[in-house]
Amino acid sequence: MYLFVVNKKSANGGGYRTWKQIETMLKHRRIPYKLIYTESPDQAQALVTEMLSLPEEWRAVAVIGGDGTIHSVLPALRGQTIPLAVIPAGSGNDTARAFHIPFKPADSLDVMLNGTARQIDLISTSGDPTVTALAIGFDAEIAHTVNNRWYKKFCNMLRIGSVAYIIGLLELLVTFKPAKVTLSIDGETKEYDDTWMTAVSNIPSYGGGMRICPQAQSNDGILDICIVHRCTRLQLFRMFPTVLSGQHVNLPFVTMLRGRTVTVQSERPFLGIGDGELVTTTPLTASVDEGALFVLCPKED
Ligand SMILES: Nc1ncnc2c1ncn2[C@@H]1O[C@H](COP(=O)(O)OP(=O)(O)OP(=O)(O)O)[C@@H](O)[C@H]1O
Repeated sequence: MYLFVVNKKSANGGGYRTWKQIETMLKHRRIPYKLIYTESPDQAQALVTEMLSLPEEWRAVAVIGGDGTIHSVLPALRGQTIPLAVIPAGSGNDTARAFHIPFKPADSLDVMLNGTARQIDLISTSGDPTVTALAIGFDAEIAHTVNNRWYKKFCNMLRIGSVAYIIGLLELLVTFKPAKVTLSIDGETKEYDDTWMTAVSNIPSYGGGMRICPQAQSNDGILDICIVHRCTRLQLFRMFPTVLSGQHVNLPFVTMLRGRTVTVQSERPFLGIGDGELVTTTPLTASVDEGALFVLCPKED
């Protein structure tokens, strides 16, 4: 039996349209499934936990939505052998990108049915699991601001979702103030003046393909950290296109670090966003939760 979790709202209604295509295929192929439409992350967590406690042989929990919807089921799947299947229907879809899950519904359904379950790490922040990356500071403020702005819906409607982030970036470039950040990584403490952002990653990309920690691997028991500090607003603006290819790691104001546990403190509170969702504010501690999740991936991977 497969459990489908559908967020109709993801990608401006894209979640619902994807589900309708998947539903037809499931019926045609007589694949047994149960369906839950979820309205909020809390409801999703509670319903999935309840469903998985039923005496049923669950083959996978399939999420139809984006990274935020996946985030909402992680507490229920963490430490379980029931794998996560991803049918991408978000605007960013970095989880699908990391595990080479195709974006076409028929192909991602095929991965759910015939793929291999791979064991991967999660990032744990005060017990809250994240699968992609934790954005702290400037990048987190962009995500949070854009999520609450009218122009996000408008841009999504026109299928130019990334334009909303460019507007958000410009807005925050004017208003955001960098601050001193103290990082403690596996017990070693370092200070960074004028820090704009600290990204703690489990996979290479976040924000819809921004390769913030290009070396990150989800099964190495290590978190990859990218710190952007002591640069001008213009340098920061010019850095963003280079993040798409991961070339920013060579810039003098970008520091890359690795570790299993990182504590982030900042002069003033910075937002911490995991999988695009508001998780916490600084001070925070993020640690690797090794092998905590199984994900269905294409066989050849
Ligand atoms: N299980 C859920 N059911 C309903 N709404 C949810 C659920 N999980 C998260 N949400 C809310 O729906 C919003 C959109 O979901 P999601 O993040 O999956 O799609 P997206 O923003 O289009 O894609 P992406 O995160 O890949 O950019 C989230 O920001 C969150 O507020």
